[in-house]
Amino acid sequence: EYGHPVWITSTPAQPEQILFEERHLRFISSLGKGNFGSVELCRYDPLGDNTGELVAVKKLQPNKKSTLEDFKKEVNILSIFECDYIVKYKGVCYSTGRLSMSLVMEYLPYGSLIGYLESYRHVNTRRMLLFASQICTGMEYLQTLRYVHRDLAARNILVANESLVKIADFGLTKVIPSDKEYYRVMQPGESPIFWYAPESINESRFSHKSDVWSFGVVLHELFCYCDTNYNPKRVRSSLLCKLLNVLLFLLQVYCLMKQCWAYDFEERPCFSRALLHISFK
Ligand SMILES: N#CCCn1cc(-c2nc(Nc3ccc(C4CCNCC4)cc3)nc3c2CCN3)cn1
Repeated sequence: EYGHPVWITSTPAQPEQILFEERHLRFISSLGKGNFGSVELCRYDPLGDNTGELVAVKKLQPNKKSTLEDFKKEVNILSIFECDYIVKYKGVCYSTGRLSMSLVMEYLPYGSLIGYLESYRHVNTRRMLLFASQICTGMEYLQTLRYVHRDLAARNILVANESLVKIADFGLTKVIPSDKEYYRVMQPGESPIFWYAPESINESRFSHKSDVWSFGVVLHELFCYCDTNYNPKRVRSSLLCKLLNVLLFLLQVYCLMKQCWAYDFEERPCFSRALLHISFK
């Protein structure tokens, strides 16, 4: 059909891909840099009348670290996921001569969670718990498919609207082999080690439990910005009740963070149990 992204038939090696034509992708602005690539805001405007949809396009930055093969793996991984708390895959765009490709995804207007928290500082405790439970649910979904994200951090969480966040940037994501419970990487990662579990630093060992450690760091990032003065419960209740509310909330989250940071990964909760801890009441 004229002007819409074109479906190309899938082959066993290559799942179904939706093809965006490069000539209709209009650059608008740069959105950021992820693992192995830069992300741009574009309008896919085949009719040329600015009525096309806004999309986020991740372009491979061929350099020493990233190869087209790695990028294709990231594209294939994202194209499989169907989860409300994971950024949606829309398709791919091949440059002329198929020398390079870009990943086309849904555009999330509020940007990264870390940027959002810095700009909208009055995010109350209820919304923080909602965001934390959404991230945890997205990670639980990844775990059911045996994928480890390996770079879970607030910079890689995107804000769709004031009550929805999504996990993004699967540039380092790996599938855990069926006969193991972990993935060992050869080359040391590029991420700041602050988000890395001890076994990931010491042995380059990554598992769902090392993602749980990183989730604990994301909780810490969330609640460092959380303004407990803006807890809606505080408006109606007495001072004592306010203090009890905030204390209860902080203890609940702090206790979970400590569990996620157990040195022995066996002692860390799985995402399903962590979700019960912060289940949004
Ligand atoms: N993850 C990860 C790391 C790589 N990365 C991914 C994106 C990305 N950004 C957006 N949206 C987005 C981004 C930035 C703003 C800023 C602009 C300047 N002022 C403040 C707000 C606003 C909206 N939507 C996306 C993506 C991927 C899929 N959909 C950006 N960098």
